[in-house]
Amino acid sequence: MTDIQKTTQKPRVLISDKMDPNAARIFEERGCDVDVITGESPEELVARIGDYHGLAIRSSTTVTPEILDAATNLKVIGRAGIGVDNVDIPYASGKGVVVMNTPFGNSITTAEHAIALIMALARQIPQANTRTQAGEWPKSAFMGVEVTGKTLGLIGAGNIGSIVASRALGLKMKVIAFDPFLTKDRAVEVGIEKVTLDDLLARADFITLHTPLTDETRNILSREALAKTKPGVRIVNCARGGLIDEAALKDALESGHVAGAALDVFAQEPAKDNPLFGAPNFICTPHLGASTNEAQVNVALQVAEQMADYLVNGGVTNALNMPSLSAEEAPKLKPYMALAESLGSLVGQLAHGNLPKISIEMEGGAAELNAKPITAAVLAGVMRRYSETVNMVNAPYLAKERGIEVREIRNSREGTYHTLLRVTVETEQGNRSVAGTLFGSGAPRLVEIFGVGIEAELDGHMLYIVNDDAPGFIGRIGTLMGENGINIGTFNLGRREAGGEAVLLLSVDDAITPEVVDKACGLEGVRMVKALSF
Ligand SMILES: NC(=O)c1ccc[n+]([C@@H]2O[C@H](COP(=O)([O-])OP(=O)(O)OC[C@H]3O[C@@H](n4cnc5c(N)ncnc54)[C@H](O)[C@@H]3O)[C@@H](O)[C@H]2O)c1
Ligand SMILES: O=C(O)[C@H](O)COP(=O)(O)O
Repeated sequence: MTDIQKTTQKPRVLISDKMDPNAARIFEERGCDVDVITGESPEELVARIGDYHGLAIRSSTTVTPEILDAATNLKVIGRAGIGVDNVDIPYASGKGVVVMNTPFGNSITTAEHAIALIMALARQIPQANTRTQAGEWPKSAFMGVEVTGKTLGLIGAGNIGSIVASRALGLKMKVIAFDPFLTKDRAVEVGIEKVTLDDLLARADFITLHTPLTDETRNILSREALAKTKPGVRIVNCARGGLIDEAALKDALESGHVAGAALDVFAQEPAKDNPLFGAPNFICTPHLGASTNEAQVNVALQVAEQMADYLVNGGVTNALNMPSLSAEEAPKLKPYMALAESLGSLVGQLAHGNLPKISIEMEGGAAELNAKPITAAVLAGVMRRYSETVNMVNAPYLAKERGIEVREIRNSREGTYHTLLRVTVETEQGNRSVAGTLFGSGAPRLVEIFGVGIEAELDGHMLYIVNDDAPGFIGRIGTLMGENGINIGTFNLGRREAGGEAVLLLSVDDAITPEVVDKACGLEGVRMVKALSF
């Protein structure tokens, strides 16, 4: 039960972005008071938000820590759409605010926009339209290309990428995809060839991007990557601004190396003065990917139903920062799910390449519980690095769709610990396993990492080091952290055997930079280093 359910006050919802009127109708029908107030400045929203329990948005409202600090009654933010990069989710979680999205409601529409832009580029339709209506009749100025038989390179083959692939195959294109998370089986199912990024850049006649914006995908089409593309390539981005180096794209259009580019999204939005404006064969739309009647009705209905369900009944669907739970199960399962998600996230951050098999062992007390939320939490942890929209609700579905085999193993006999979760992933290098338990207070603890016993909390920013077990190492790493102004919170050690392989897990106050990771790699006796975040 939410706090609101216990009171007689109706939940109040603010819709702060332009949204299909069905959203307001559903809120009212489900017992919420709703205000639609769009186009306000951040300061106006800060002044207003304290009155509301729910905030329904699209991409125009940016939910900052300032807004969340002022949102003293806020319980839920609902994004009528997919991307949640305009919401500070960690900060919202810290404030206990659930963030929900509608992960599939506008996928078809956005995929269709990508196909429309591919066709518009191939035949220079916007340019021809402008000059024809200006009275020029420029028939000899435009010579297009066919898409039939051409190679389409997808960067990101999740929901939208897969729909683009199916449409492109219908247009008789050959489709290749770079997506580290795409399994070979899923690629065969979709009818596409899984390739490396370099292979895609070298072979694609058209490139279209469909990844979230993450540290790994930011500038994925960098100046260097653009230089590796096939001369005459045409590029479409309906995913997120920031995936392409816009200045480098402009140069490539001006040199003619890139024959055309179509962007729906920009590094800075609203894009009113972008360097690409006016570049040769450049066309764009103002973030219209999701703008069809059908998609807007879908996402408006879905977000209002999800938010009202939470505000009125306490039901949780498509939350990005909270497990999906009934009110009765919640108190017992919550600490297990926190442990499960941390273990999944740890193994997901440490294991390389595809993870075709994941097994989750529940031992002792854990074996008596409903395994579904625990498994879902593990999967959400493992897959969060690949997609911003993964949550406990959609993680099992996404794992299935991508052909990942998930096994649950229960063993009610207690081992060393009264309760234990172990997560094992199959990688190209062999099986990798991590395990954790709950201490008496319900506090999650890591107790084993890749066969080495250790005891650590998984929280915030951490550094994982595998090193030779030899005197002097702890001093060297302590000095390195000190020299770089990094404050160590906890220091956790484990080793396979005396003088053999040792493991060190440090928790630190701030994110560790790649430079510090490089320096740690250079220390005597170090075998591997990885910065982690939870
Ligand atoms: N223009 C618009 O109006 C509009 C509308 C809807 C969605 N979007 C955006 O489209 C994007 C894709 O949405 P989706 O629903 O298909 O998401 P999704 O999570 O289903 O798919 C994303 C895919 O990207 C892959 N990926 C992650 N990191 C990668 C990397 N480093 N290299 C290559 N691939 C990587 C993932 O494995 C996943 O398959 C999101 O950024 C979303 O915000 C834009
Ligand atoms: O991530 C999304 O769903 C799209 O970017 C749509 O954004 P919009 O709702 O602002 O059109």
